Amino acid sequence: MDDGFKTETFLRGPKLEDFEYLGCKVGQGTYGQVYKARRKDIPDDRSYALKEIESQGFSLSTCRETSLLRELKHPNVINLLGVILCHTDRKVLLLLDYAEYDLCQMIKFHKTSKKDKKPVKMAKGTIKSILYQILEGIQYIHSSGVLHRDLKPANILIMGEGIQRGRVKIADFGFSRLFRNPLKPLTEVDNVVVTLWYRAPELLLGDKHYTTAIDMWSVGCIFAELLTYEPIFSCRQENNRENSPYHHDQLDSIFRVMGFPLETDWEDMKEMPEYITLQEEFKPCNYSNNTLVKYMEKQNINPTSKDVAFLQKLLVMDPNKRITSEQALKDAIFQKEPFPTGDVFSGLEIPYPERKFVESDTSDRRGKKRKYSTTSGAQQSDQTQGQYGKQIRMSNPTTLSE
Ligand SMILES: Cc1ccc(-n2nc(C(C)(C)C)cc2NC(=O)NCCCNC(=O)OC(C)(C)C)cc1
Repeated sequence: MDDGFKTETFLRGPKLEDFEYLGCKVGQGTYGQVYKARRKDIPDDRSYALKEIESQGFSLSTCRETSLLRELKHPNVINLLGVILCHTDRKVLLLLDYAEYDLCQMIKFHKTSKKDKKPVKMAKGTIKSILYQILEGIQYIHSSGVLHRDLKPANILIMGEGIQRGRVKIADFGFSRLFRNPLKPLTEVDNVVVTLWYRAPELLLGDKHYTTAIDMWSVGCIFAELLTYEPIFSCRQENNRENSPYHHDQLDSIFRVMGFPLETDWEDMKEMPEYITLQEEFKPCNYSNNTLVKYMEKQNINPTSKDVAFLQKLLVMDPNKRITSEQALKDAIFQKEPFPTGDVFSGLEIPYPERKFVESDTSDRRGKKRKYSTTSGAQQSDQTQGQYGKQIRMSNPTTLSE
């Protein structure tokens, strides 16, 4: 760890006592606790996220996250503001931008909300601006030689009121990045189900030489979901061979929408490690009438729209033929009204509910009242039972000591 970082972090950086907890625990809370906090040492009306790292000191995952976030600085990537050591509990906390919203909760809002008995639609300008800012953030991440590998609505955060109002921040709650036993399947990390719905077909077929194209597939899945409010390749969780990248049901879900790829669609498919299993388990003729355009039409999206034409450039089975983030940002779709805006809400009122407070008064080990909250297992499971992964089994909650 370089001296500059040590000074910046351990000598001059903010201290835990400089923050006032707003008594809420937000976010998935499965991999570490994330708290919303405010500065009390200086006049600053901004909110901050304090991510408590679930480990004593600097685990390899913490080092990986800290070093990655120190290097990656872009308006559309979550910003690490500081690292705080809590000596009493030997806890490490990451001080980050606090993003009030994420696409998971925004999509859920549009799926369930009605105004005058009609669904509340996401404005076209909002969708385009979100897509544009995701592409800008992912272009930067890719240009830095990094793959995200787990892009999904829950990892697309959006800033609330304040100087960064309506700005997309690409984050990663980290399940796929946890330093874990490489022999463990990526679908399960620390008892948490990792969703496969946004995973590119080449990964599901065991490709070990995957590229930035895997993230572009996920961007396509997210764009489709912004248009329809439904995950395009959803499927139930399956128990597959230990440690195998191959997931039959997820591939079936993709083929049901896209059709089964012809030899000419994806020449290298037969080079995939799991191609033999694919041939054994799938009959291409079962998917012969399925196309993305037909799927979107069934979802009441105009099949001849520019949105669907652009989606077809993202959701391409062959990773070598999939559009890159640079190409996507230059697409004609962004040269037409409504133009993408820096505030995806375009200054309009934000209709989405703010993150839930989770309050429960419990006394700590020393019998002292805690100033902030923790969550009982039940509440946490409610809070974390997202549509992107089944019921998440929770580890026991721990909270920061005073
Ligand atoms: C182990 C590990 C975990 C996460 C990351 N990681 N990687 C990225 C890139 C790829 C987007 C730059 C970002 C992260 N880490 C994070 O995004 N951490 C922030 C998560 C904080 N959670 C958070 O802000 O939660 C609320 C509920 C307040 C929105 C790296 C490594």
